[in-house]
Amino acid sequence: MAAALKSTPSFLQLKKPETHFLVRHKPTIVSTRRFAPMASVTAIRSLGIGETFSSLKKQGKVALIPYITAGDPDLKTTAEALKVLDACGCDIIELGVPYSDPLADGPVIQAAATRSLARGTNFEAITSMLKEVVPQVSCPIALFTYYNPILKRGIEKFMSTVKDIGVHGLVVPDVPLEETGVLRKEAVKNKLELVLLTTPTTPTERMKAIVEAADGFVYLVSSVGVTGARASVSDRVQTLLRDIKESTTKPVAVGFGISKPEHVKQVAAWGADGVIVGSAIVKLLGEAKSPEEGLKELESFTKSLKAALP
Ligand SMILES: O=P(O)(O)OC[C@@H](O)[C@@H](O)c1c[nH]c2ccccc12
Repeated sequence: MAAALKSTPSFLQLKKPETHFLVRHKPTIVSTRRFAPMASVTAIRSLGIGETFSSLKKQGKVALIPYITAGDPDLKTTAEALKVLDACGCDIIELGVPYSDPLADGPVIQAAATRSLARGTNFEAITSMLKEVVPQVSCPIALFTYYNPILKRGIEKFMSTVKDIGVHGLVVPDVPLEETGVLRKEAVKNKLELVLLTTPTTPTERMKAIVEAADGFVYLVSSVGVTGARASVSDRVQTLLRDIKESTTKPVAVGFGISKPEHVKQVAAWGADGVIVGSAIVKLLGEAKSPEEGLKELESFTKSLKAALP
């Protein structure tokens, strides 16, 4: 895992559009989010990932970033889950493309990917779901995929498809820095923000190269090993955050093992700009008695995490 996450590509910061406030009435929470102006008054494009962090920073807030696996338990529920997460005030959503060899994932997310693939979820079905849902979601979505599905489709084609569905960013955990030149070129061309990951075992010089190249935010993996809820978050994260923030003003979000409101609170107190929660959410969605049950649990769990954040 650490080896797979050693590297990162380099990206230019995206330009900042003018923004205004719009209050969107939502089923559970009325939220005020910043939207970039659009030519058509009907479509609302959310802010990008880096822009979202800048807006939150001005408000003294920390981003809540959930991860869910597309198609688990099914794509219809994924579509609803994206809207629930948005309505509960999540700031950025990581949407995982299920993959047969998720080397960096623990048992919960591996099982989610297996269930989703067994149902026949594929990239085309995910993109058509997103075409419907993205205009109804006010926070930016970062597509989470391993490198292989990108190569299978062709980097240029993959990037333009992802841009066309209105996704703002990309997280590719297993592409080594040395091999990201063309990814970075295509991402910038398609105004996609490529998030890069650094780990507790990444050498300082390499961490600096990662941070330099990161776009959207820097993903700090909190602990070695694979994804999965942990009883506590290592206090080493505090030093890792300090070291990274000494080399950049870019936002840093922390993931791996974070699964309770107290974890979220602690990581925010250590200075993280964002907190990422995956397995705990994937588990309650994928293992619920019914999709409706799962969505209800998702709503209350997400609200408890949001309440723990400044
Ligand atoms: O599941 P956790 O422990 O809460 O960690 C977030 C993680 O799920 C998400 O960011 C992610 C899913 N798959 C990954 C693979 C590598 C790095 C990160 C990820």
